Amino acid sequence: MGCTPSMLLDHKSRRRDSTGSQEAALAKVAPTPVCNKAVQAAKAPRASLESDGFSIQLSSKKDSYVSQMGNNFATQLHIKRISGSSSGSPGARAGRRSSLALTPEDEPLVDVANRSPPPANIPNAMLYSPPEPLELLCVFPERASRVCAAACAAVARAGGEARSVRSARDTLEALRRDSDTKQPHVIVVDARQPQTLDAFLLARAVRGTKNTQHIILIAVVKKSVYLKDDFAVLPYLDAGYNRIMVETLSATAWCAEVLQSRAAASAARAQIAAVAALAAAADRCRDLIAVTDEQQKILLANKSWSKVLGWRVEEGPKQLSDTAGGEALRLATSGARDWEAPITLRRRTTPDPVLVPCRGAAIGLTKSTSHVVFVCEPIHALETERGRGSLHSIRRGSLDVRSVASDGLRRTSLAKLQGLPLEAPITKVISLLSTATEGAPPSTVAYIERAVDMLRTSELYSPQMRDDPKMRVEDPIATDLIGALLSREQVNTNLYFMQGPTNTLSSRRSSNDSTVVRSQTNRSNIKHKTTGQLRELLDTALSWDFEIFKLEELTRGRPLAHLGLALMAGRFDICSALECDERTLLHWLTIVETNYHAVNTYHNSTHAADVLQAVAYFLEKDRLKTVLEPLEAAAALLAAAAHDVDHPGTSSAFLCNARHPLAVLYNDVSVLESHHAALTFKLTLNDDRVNIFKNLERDTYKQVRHNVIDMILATEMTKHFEHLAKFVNVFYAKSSGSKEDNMHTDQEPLALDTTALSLPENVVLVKRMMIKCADVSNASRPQKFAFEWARRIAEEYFLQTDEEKAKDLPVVMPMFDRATCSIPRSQIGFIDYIIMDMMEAWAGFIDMPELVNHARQNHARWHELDDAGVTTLADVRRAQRHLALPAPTTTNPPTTGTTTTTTTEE
Ligand SMILES: Nc1ncnc2c1ncn2[C@@H]1O[C@@H]2COP(=O)(O)O[C@H]2[C@H]1O
Repeated sequence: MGCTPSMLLDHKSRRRDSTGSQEAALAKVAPTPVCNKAVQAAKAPRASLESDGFSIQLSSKKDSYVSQMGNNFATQLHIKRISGSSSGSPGARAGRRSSLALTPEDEPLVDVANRSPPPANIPNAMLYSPPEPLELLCVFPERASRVCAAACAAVARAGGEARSVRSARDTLEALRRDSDTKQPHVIVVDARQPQTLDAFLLARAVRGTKNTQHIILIAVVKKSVYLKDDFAVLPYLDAGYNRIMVETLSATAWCAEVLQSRAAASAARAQIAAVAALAAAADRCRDLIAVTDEQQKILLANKSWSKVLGWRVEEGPKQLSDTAGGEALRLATSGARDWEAPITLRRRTTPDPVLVPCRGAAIGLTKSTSHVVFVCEPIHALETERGRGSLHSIRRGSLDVRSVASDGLRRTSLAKLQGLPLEAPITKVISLLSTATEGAPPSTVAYIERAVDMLRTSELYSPQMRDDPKMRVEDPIATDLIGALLSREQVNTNLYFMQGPTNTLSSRRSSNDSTVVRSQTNRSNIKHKTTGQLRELLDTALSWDFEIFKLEELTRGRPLAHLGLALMAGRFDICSALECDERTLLHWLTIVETNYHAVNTYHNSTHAADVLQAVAYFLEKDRLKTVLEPLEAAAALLAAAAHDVDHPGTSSAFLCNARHPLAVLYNDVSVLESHHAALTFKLTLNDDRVNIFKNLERDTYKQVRHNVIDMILATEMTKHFEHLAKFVNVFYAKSSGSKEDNMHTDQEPLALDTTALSLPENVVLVKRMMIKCADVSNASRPQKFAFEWARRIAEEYFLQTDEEKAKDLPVVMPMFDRATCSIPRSQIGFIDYIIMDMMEAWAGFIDMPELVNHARQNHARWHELDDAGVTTLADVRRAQRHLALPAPTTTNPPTTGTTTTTTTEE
């Protein structure tokens, strides 16, 4: 057949356009059976025409399908697909079929758009290649080849440079990137002497070398080979040659050949450089990017895609279906030009799929699709935030598909939300931050995006253990205690059925009813009789080493009413602010005190008196004197006195596990604190004689009530970090101060900034922090008090564990077992994780360094005792004696209160 090599190649490139997939298959053909395959391939142009025919045929099929479907949805869906692509490519055909599998449920998730033109434009500037002198490499085994000389001479005439080598080894050496010589544009290989140079092997080796795609390889062949048959060129193409050249000594023929080749090489080089630049850009993206061919084979997956989905970059997933769900495949084959829809991605490391927002596009230089691009939003930020070290085990789990789906739809819904007149501060913050990313450097954008991702979570202040050695809770006792205090989840594994309505409170305490009866008995005997010793003691009520246990002893377990009256009426004159008389206040204190359970070792009225004393002490500080109104101070004192009223001596978690009526009433949420607040008002409003609020204006009452409730609820430990973080964020600014002064575990020095006090919502934070610090101030008291409180709380915890075991309830703090627990270690953990940060923040705010000093000293002392092998309550008692501390008071103070010295007339 009398066709020229270039005719053959042109013929081939036409085929490439029309039957890409067949051509690709052909490229894999081995040299030996090439003729058969070649004959099949020769039919390809006809197949291409048939393919057009098929396209028409398919169209008519589609129409019939639509009419069969006979509903609007099907029609719309169908029209979308058709307008998306008129291609007759196999991929597009498959797409039309599979698109019918989309259900109406799927459709709202999918924002398929065909508005834009095929996004296949590579900017011309990216394809520009600067003119360069032609570089030719000749590979001729024969030392003085005349053909080689002709080729070299032609290059010289064209203003280029030619080199020649004689072996395959030298050729590959010349291609090494670090070799001194320039990379050639064109390599001419003498393919006429297979016994001295295997031209096929060499071409494969060249193509197997990195970055040689753009080099034009020319095989010089004998005329007889060239004319052998129509398809003699195919094995050369298959081996990697671009062109073949019949041996010639004509410098003109060579000149034309190398100039054409250089032009082709330059264009290829520019294209490859452009693709490399885009691939490098993709690799530096936080988005997950993959590019497939029209058969969903992954051609490129950027680093984020590989990393997040658990593939090593080199191995990478092979097919889209290895890593993406069916909807991704449906989108890829839908024929739509570009779309925006969530797709599921599977990670190798976890079985749970992740639904991520994805933008995709079908790319094609012609009307048919050659590549499909998937750009998915990064998921690792979300994952990190949800999965890291949280106390809530549920948050350690893998991502929940539905939650990520909603996150995926967040952008659209956010856009809609922004159009509404509703705007929460957090929305404003997020939108300000998003605006700040515009034009910002990538590192700043990355930080802002992380911050925005965190802000979008609903549990902004929920405790998370910092991944920092100082914050790592290693001691199991501390883990138990801190976990139980902070966790909002109840231990639910072992369900317990209550015996009946009378068994609603701990067996260690009298029932609610009996408490009331007891209080009535008390009230009938009450006489306000303050002995000289008691009066002397109450005179010291505003010192930080106030002898609270002595007060407990002198008042026979009724310290609250005495101290309350002395402080509230005597020092703070809250009766003026409340417009009530002292008698009513005394009645109120009495009824509140009688509703504390004297049988509790810790949560009894001595604890209430202690917290009240701490709040009174804090209120005397200048900062608070200037910030709080008299009514706010009154509310703080009342809240402190009542904050644990009717505490059963067991935790909220215990009540939830026991299905206690209070847990049922408050839906397992803030059970005890809700009860303390509600009961405070119930007791107050039930009887005019105790109603300290009865003379207040409606609005004033509302305000006081709101303050009291807010402060009592703030004592809930599951919200500890929320309150602390808000307080620190508002009143402490990062400064360049010394690290030693730093209160925060992130080692950033913080400086007090009280300008925010002008806003009422920030004063609320102060009041919450005040009662919180007072509530756990026992660890910041002088050692002898701290030790006694530690002993009492430990005893109460042990009793709870005993009760849980006896009733076959889940054990909330298994480490708090009297047989095994180390009290010093529990205190070390409590001070480390709860006390220090908070007391440092509060001490700085009210200028009370002793809070921190005592906590540090106690911490050091507990350490010493731990080192000395002190663990049990008995050990602690002995240590108290050895330290010449006052002998511990009885574990259970008197319970009846019938001989209380605080009396009132009924
Ligand atoms: N010294 C302490 N050691 C361990 N836990 C304590 C200590 N003081 C207070 N707590 C706990 O901190 C909690 C604060 O809120 P409650 O008073 O409800 O219950 C308290 C105890 O559970």
